Amino acid sequence: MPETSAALPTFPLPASPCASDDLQRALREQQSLLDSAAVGIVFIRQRSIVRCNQRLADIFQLGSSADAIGRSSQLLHPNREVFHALVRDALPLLLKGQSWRGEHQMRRSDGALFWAHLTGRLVNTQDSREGSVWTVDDIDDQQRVRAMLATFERENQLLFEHALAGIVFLRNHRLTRCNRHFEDMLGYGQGELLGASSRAWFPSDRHWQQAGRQCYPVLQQGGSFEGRLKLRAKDGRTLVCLVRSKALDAGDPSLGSIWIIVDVTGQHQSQAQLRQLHARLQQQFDERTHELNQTVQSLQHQIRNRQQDREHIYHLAHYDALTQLPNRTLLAERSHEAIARAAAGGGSVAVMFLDLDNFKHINDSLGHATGDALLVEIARRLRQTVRGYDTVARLGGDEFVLLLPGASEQGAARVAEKVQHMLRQPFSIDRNELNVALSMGIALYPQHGSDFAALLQCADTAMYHAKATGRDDFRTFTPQMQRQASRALQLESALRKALERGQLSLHYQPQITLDNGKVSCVEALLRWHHPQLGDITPSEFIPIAENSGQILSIGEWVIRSALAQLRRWHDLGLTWLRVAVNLSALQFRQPRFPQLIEQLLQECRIAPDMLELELTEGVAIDNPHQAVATMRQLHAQGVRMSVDDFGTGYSSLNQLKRFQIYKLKIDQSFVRDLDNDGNDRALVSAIIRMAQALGIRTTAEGVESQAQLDYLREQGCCEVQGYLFSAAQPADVIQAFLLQHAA
Ligand SMILES: Nc1nc2c(ncn2[C@@H]2O[C@@H]3COP(=O)(O)O[C@H]4[C@@H](O)[C@H](n5cnc6c(=O)[nH]c(N)nc65)O[C@@H]4COP(=O)(O)O[C@H]3[C@H]2O)c(=O)[nH]1
Repeated sequence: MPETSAALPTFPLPASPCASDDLQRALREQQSLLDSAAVGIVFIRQRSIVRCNQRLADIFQLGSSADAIGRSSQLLHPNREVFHALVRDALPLLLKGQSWRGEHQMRRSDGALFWAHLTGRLVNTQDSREGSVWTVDDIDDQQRVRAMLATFERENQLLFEHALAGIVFLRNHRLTRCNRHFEDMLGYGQGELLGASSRAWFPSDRHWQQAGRQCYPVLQQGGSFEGRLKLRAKDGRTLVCLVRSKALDAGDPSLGSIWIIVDVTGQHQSQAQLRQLHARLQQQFDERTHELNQTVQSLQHQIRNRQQDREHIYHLAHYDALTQLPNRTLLAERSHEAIARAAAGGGSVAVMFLDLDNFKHINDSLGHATGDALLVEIARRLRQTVRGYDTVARLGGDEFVLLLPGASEQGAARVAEKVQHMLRQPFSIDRNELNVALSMGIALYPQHGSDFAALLQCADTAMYHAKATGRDDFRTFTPQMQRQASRALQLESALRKALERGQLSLHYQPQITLDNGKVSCVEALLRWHHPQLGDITPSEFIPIAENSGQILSIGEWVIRSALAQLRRWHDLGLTWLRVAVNLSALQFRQPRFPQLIEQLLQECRIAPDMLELELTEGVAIDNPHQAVATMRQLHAQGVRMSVDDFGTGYSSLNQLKRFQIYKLKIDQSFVRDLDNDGNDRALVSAIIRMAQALGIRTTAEGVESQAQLDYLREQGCCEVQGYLFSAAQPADVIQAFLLQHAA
């Protein structure tokens, strides 16, 4: 309140007791009026508070209204300058008798400033000294609220203007207010949309109505609508917007609604592109997955094929193609394993070498298909004969091997017997009933060898012995066999040099014709004297020469030497003398054998009928057709052929006829026991008679006694040969014998 020069009005004092009562009452009434006022009221005179109500004392924190009286009015203001400014402002108006009104900052007694609404008036405009009366309304709270409201309003306005969303107020579907963002969004100028119908920013009536149907029911229920709507810009572009709206007052639709609109067209397009991209990616992914699956499948297929190839290659490398039995490689692997197990556990292993007897004969006579079928059937039977953990392997040809882990010598022998028994049952192949025999050799770990190769070698040696000693049998390896095998190797090697080193020679044994007692023929028998090994019998080295193929060169040397010797004897006048030469089957099977004989005969100038070729019955076994052809050719050349060791082999009478045989040589095994054995006598007698019937001559071998000679003569045997007359002797010795008997 300004300090005016005018005094505040004073209340008139009562003039009489009666008047005093009235005055007192009026004063009380005035005081209660003042106290009941909601604003502070103060009378100021001479810049001092004369009177005030309690409200004023409260506003300025002056205690009771009575405490305020007498205080300087200037203290109610923040400072002297503010006070004087108010005075300067208010006084002219007050003096004109008007009220001064204004908002002014005041000061409470504790120094706190506050805003008040002041109204002042002079009590007496004629005389300002009577003072002035002021109402003080504390509007500090209002002022604060107003300031807050103003801030709030400013903030709202800022939000409204700078929001990144369009904000629209609609009333009755018409735009009452919107921000710039909304106008910009739709391409309208500022204020252009004011009062426009909301239809303006929808693409069509249908869109507009549909939006209304979606939104308004929600708004009317006090809810807020939230959704995606298609709007249209001024230039016709379609926008996709996220829209959120709410009624300003759900109870009073006429107040309208607020809409907050965000353009998400870009986002929408991005999402659409994203969806397309995703779909494309998905498609590519599916395609790649499909390709991948196909690749995987193809890879799996390739892997399977490779696996199959590997298995196939493994099978080819480890199994025999014909019989599907393990081959040598797999046999070796399994043998190593079996030997290793036996070595670790102190057990044994048996290796059994099987070789069919005369399989070649079956192959040649019935064809390879039959031979193969027989091998397959034998393989099947062998497999059936042994146990599951035993191995039946085929090494090739007619050679099989059984690997019997854990088998002892007795066990292996038992298996060999079972195999023999099993093979004795005839085989029925291609309508042929075939009987098969085989020779078997057994070797045992650890007795005979410590590895597969050694055991197989031993089993092979034992099998060879079984074959050499009669076939269709089995033998268990012995060191003796090994020695023999070693010797065979030694002899084979020594034999290669025997010819060139002149270690071979021929002895001759005479054959005497029983009719006249004369020597009609000499048999050339090969002798080998080795400087270190001594004399080696032909029975020992001929098989070695045959097995090593050396018999071809040796045999040719024998024939040439025998014919050369005969030439010398003929030249000595023994012109009737013939020479007999032993032939191996291998020599006989040489394709140009007849030509060789012809050439040798010519070389030595010997007539073909002076040469006798002694063949064993076996020559015809391998290839009877070729044998017959060769014999026919030799026969046509005039060469004579005899069958050596007749009776021990397989010749049939029919074959003898076809073979163009000139002579049968009765084997010495029959002759040997002629004295004691009735059977042999009957047999020898039958052979002689049969030969006579066929017009074939007979020579008995190994005649050692007079009794044998007598019997043979009695039976009509043509010739004899044996120690009774002469053993085989060197040419010079036999020459004396010949000359003596020729005389
Ligand atoms: N116990 C006994 N033996 C008698 C008697 N008379 C002759 N021998 C023997 O009986 C064998 C007869 O010959 P081989 O049956 O052809 O049997 C021959 C023949 O198969 C074969 N051999 C001999 N030389 C040749 C040859 O040059 N070439 C071929 N391929 N084999 C030959 O060797 C076999 C054995 O010949 P060698 O040891 O010379 O034995 C000869 C002969 O010495 C006798 O009264 N008693």
